[in-house]
Amino acid sequence: MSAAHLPPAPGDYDTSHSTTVRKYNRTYGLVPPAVESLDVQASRCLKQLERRPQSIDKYLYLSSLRSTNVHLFYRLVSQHIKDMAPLIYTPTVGDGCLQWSHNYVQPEGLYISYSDRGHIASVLHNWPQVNVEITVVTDGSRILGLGDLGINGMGIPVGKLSLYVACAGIRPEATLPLMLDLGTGNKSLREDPLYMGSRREKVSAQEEKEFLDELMVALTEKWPGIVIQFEDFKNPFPALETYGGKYTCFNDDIQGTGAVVLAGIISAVKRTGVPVKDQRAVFFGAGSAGVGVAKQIVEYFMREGLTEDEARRCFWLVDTKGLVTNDRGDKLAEHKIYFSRDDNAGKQYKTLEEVVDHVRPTILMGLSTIGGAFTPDMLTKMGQWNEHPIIFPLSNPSANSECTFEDALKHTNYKALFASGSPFASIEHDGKLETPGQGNNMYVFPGIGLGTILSKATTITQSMIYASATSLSTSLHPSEVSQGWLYPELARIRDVSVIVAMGVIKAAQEAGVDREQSIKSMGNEELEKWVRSKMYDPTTETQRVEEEVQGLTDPSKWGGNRGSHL
Ligand SMILES: NC(=O)C1=CN([C@@H]2O[C@H](COP(=O)(O)OP(=O)(O)OC[C@H]3O[C@@H](n4cnc5c(N)ncnc54)[C@H](O)[C@@H]3O)[C@@H](O)[C@H]2O)C=CC1
Ligand SMILES: CC(=O)C(=O)O
Ligand SMILES: [Mg+2]
Repeated sequence: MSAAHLPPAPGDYDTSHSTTVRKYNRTYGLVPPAVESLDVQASRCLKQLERRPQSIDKYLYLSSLRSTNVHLFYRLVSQHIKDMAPLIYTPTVGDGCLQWSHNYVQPEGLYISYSDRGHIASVLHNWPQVNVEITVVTDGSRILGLGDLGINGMGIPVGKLSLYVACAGIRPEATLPLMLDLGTGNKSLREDPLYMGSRREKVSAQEEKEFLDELMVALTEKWPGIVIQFEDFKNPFPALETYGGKYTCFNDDIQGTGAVVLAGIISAVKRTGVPVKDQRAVFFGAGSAGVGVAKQIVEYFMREGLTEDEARRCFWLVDTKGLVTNDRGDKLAEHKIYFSRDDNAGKQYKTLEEVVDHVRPTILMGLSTIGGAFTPDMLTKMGQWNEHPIIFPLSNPSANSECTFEDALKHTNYKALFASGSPFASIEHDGKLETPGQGNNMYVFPGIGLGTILSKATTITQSMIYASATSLSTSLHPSEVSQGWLYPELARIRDVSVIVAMGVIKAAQEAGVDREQSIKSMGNEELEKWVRSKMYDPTTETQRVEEEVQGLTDPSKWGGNRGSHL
């Protein structure tokens, strides 16, 4: 609801509002007269979606709904999350980004260009919302597995923040999608007449660092306590290193992905019955996500009794040049050195096939961006070597998945423990429905953000990230565990986010980085109730606004200023 002196906000045009609220908001007469139930509103939206066969058209319809009728959008998304997540997030958001400048109709976030350096604070001042609690920021330089999309990557902060609202109850107006227009290495975009970003080459790493230094100060001065999520940067390690212990920030691709995959791995490893010391993990892709995931699992293996060196040696990372080894002859990027092998006896393994044959892995992890990289032959061998091979093709969007759910099952004689980054449909086999896991950071980042905001944590510690993973792994209902699922039902995501947020809050308290005094001595039950009470719920928003308007007794606000023209 907008303040009395402001023009109506998008949520004010909600057709579920009573005449009284419409008069107060000055939207009376601006929307059709019927006061609609939430069910009627939802059925119209679902019909609109049905009429559009292409996912991208559904995406565009939903984007426009978010901009014009925000609470209805979130009611629809949170009540139909299984159907809506693939439309507002991966895989469809991939197309949304690829076509961003071509489809552009309305502002949905904030763009700050390299030419704004020195004045970033004044650009932030243009953001129309007063209280921002969380931002997702990208420079568009590695959007999903689609490469450098420049400012077209804005779909990712918008999509991720929509999930923060729908899945963890952050208020929509407290979110800031932020695109850093730092140029693009994508020549075809620079030459596209409809491209809406700066037509310059990507700035240098040093220029980017200086720009980020200014941005971090400006963001935290304007909104003290703001949670900053770094997303889809091509090389995000330096920023995490520089700002991690200093600001309330985290990197979703390194840490969020690490946590979500760890949660699935904890369950999967238990299912295999193979002790962690005998697990052998081949990672196809040694970038931010690959290394982030491997490091989280190292910590788990250590907690299960291995030394750090023993744990580290359970991993074989493969990049474009093959197995990452000490004597490969190229200068290894800093983040790969920790996992670089020294036991290859001078032999270099150039392809994933060679590495798989050499290692005979128990775990095959895909964070490479290369669709179909897990061949039928590799999958068949995984099935022959393991009673329950763990196969996680995690690259997004769907076309980049290293294999399909169907292939993983078919070639392993239906023994694979499977999770993918983008969703796959369930498959019927032998009269039984086989359901794939979705190992996507969407299971943890909403809860990490919520827990951080509510605990008023000054930084996001590794222990908070680890707690998000263990909390997620314990969130499965017994019926989900008995069906062999690695992740909980997506329809329960709001409840799951509460569990994750509580784990994050407790870890923040243990680390001593929390500042919310009122919850320090709360037990589990009380804390859960408190967390839920703080969450935005689009299904009760109409009622909340109704009560707020009815409760207004100040005649100058009601009869005089806002409603008198009626
Ligand atoms: N499921 C999830 O929640 C998440 C999935 N991802 C996905 O993981 C993928 C990688 O993301 P990042 O690690 O951030 O990217 P990145 O660019 O940092 O790393 C990509 C890695 O793949 C390797 N690679 C690329 N092409 C290859 C080839 N032809 N052969 C062998 N290796 C190759 C690169 O050498 C690099 O090590 C993306 O598709 C992204 O969508 C990322 C974050 C979360
Ligand atoms: C899911 C995600 O963060 C990615 O694919 O980059
Ligand atoms: Mg990402």
